Amino acid sequence: MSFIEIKDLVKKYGNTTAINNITLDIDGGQIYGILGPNGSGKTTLLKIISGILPPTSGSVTVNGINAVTGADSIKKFLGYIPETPALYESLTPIEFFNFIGSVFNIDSATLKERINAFSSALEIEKYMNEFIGSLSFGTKQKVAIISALIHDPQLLVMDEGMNGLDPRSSRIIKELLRDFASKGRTVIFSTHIMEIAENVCDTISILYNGNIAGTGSLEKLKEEAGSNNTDLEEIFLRLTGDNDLDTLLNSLKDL
Ligand SMILES: Nc1ncnc2c1ncn2[C@@H]1O[C@H](COP(=O)(O)OP(=O)(O)OP(=O)(O)O)[C@@H](O)[C@H]1O
Repeated sequence: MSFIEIKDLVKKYGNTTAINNITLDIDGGQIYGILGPNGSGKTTLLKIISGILPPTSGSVTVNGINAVTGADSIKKFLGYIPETPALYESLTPIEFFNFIGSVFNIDSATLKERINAFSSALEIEKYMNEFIGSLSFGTKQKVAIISALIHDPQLLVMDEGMNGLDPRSSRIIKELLRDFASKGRTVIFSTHIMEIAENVCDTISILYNGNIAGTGSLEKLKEEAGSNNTDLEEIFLRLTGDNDLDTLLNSLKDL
């Protein structure tokens, strides 16, 4: 049994098909990237895996638990970071972390230990008593990541969580994710930026128009695309069969 099993998954919003019959197994203990251009269905897929959004048809299980009927159970071992994290701007990071700790009933000694460890690893100790609303984008993103890790989840789902970070912040977060996965935990994150997927993920699924165009390690995708080039962008274009380079590249690049 894979950690996450997705079977015949379809999600429609009215006449729009966001997920078009996806079947996918995701093993635990790795960093898994969902790569695709805007509107390809990444957020929808991550929300369904997280039990936030019900599918139109098909099923998802996480650690054997159905994502619709067992959403409450999944929530206990899930850390979810939405595309635009909702942070209390008028709280300080330490107040926000304590609030999350109380929601998850974490005892105060453990909570303190985790807050100290994460804030030190992500280098935000000096901002712990500043209002969240006054912090930079990258620091807010680090606060969101810590708040999702504080209850020691087995699964971390990050929707575009690495976009827009400066190189130092993204390196630090990459190391944190690597450490998290090395303990047998699973990270799934979405991005439309090739370099991020290429640098961070053990496995990549390419999502395109609600379909999986390819899944595997970069090496496997390269083989499937019949490409000698390690450039994920070229592999993407070959697997999706999209020849409209200008349009596609524009949608993939961080504008
Ligand atoms: N609540 C909604 N109501 C109607 N259509 C929606 C809704 N949410 C998403 N869609 C549509 O479903 C498709 C997939 O959207 P989704 O947000 O999952 O893609 P995405 O890959 O995460 O995009 P982005 O990179 O822009 O965040 C798009 O066509 C989008 O317009």
